Amino acid sequence: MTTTPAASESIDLDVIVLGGGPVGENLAQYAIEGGLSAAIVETERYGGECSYWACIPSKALLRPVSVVDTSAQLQGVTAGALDRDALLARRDTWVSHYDDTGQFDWVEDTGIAPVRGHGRLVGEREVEVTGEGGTHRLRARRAVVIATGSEPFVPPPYRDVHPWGSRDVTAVQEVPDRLVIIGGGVVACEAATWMAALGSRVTMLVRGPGLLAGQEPFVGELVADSLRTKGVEVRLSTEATEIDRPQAEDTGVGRIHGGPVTLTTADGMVEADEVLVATGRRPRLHDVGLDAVGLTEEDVSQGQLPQWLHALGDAGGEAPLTHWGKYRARVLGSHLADAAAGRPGEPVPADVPVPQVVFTDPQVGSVGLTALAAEEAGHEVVTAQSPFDATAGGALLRDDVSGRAALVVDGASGRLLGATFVGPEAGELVHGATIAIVGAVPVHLLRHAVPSFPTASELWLRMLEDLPGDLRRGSRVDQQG
Ligand SMILES: Cc1cc2nc3c(=O)[nH]c(=O)nc-3n(C[C@H](O)[C@H](O)[C@H](O)COP(=O)(O)OP(=O)(O)OC[C@H]3O[C@@H](n4cnc5c(N)ncnc54)[C@H](O)[C@@H]3O)c2cc1C
Ligand SMILES: NC(=O)c1ccc[n+]([C@@H]2O[C@H](COP(=O)([O-])OP(=O)(O)OC[C@H]3O[C@@H](n4cnc5c(N)ncnc54)[C@H](O)[C@@H]3O)[C@@H](O)[C@H]2O)c1
Repeated sequence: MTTTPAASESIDLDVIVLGGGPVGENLAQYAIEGGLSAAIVETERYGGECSYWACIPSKALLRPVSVVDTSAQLQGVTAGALDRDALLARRDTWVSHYDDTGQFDWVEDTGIAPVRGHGRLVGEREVEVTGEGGTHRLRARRAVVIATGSEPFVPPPYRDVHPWGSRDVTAVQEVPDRLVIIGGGVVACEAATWMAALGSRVTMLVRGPGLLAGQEPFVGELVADSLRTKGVEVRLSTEATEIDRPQAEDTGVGRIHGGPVTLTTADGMVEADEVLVATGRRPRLHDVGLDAVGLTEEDVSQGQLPQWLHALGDAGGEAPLTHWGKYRARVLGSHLADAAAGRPGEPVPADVPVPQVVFTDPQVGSVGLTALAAEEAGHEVVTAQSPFDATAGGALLRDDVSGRAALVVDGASGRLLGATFVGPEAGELVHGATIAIVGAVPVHLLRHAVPSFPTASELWLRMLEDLPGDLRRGSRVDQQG
């Protein structure tokens, strides 16, 4: 198989994917399995942001931090200690030392044509790739898929001070004594957790009134409480109005970018050795050649694309999560193959809920709608809650258990709309809720799904008992329907 065509060569394939991250890889894999041919054009490393600079290194750092933290809260265990160098070495192993040979081989072994270089649209179904071997053309018989990921959005005042971004903090080499984190979202909260564990004195400057906006309100409160107990200073409803760093310098990824930084806020000055800007991400679309086919980034975000063109994963502007992008890729990959073969497409439910796990300590696992979002969507909202330690299984996980779980139910149909778990191992609890939502299981039936004793899954019982009796027994739904 041709991996990188010669400069003059042009190849025709069924599907051309721009971007070899998890989403592009899944799309091509499903297209190939359905009988199509596919190429993935990748500028940097097969495996994408997720494998080297995002999900994998962050979780490789966070798991040992969580185990050490738990060990300090289990009577009978001598608390573990972090070995900074060994932890960073673990991270390096999980990112394959930033070498994508394994992922490249997987692409080839799967039968996908890997093409190294920067891809951009130059016409309908036509992609130009610029790489080490020169410039060449690929033509797609059926579809071009843009899976080029996203890039950090850095607000203007920070651009001149060479701040850290998510790549620096996941690839940390030099641990700053004092680290300021701008933002209160997922990257900020997870990074605060591992950087504090690595020894940084962390101050979070959060513009909004709480952490992890968009989740149930108790989520941000519990995560902020926990970060504070770990020594993180969480300053809410505040912003830096001026940033000064006279010796800003690009010293390389994960290294301290020059001299100290001074940030001015309404409450006074904050001095730090590094500043991490974690203020969100934007789809990476600016150099994929949309203009060559008469399209704009807005057309992509509004889903107004010609039939032969698709944008998926972070680039597509939906929930920027690996598992969500991969799901969409599986669906589209199969659909393209079915359409080509004249097979009927697999039915896809209309409202598939998005799950997410935030790997803070305590973890946050959530899926579907919050109570507020459900109200805004016009549902008759009924909620139920339970403290995490209301079950023996939950309380046994560590001596200082803190956390809470909540269900959001549609009162008219008795179906689950959303669920949130905050507590130890909460990430493992959320999939039960995802299954119940996708299966449209009414809550009165969920009472017959018996959780084992003593596990934290007994939280389901506590929450179902917290629902109004007629909903719990199913009589409300019977009467209405
Ligand atoms: C710090 C951090 C931690 C995260 N942790 C999690 C987590 O725990 N769980 C989770 O679900 N999500 C997590 N995410 C989000 C997750 O990383 C993204 O949702 C995911 O990487 C998106 O996958 P993708 O394939 O769409 O894009 P990417 O992984 O960004 O891959 C896109 C690829 O396209 C390539 N590319 C770009 N432009 C071109 C071009 N023109 N031609 C050819 N190639 C191109 C890039 O080099 C890249 O390899 C995290 C994000 C961050 C920043
Ligand atoms: N465990 C996971 O699943 C995981 C982990 C990390 C990242 N991610 C994904 O990556 C995406 C990006 O994460 P993120 O944390 O960068 O974005 P985010 O949207 O979650 O949070 C951005 C934060 O920055 C603040 N902010 C925005 N503009 C600002 C400004 N000008 N000044 C000050 N504060 C400002 C926001 O109020 C918010 O607190 C997330 O949406 C998430 O889906 C997922």
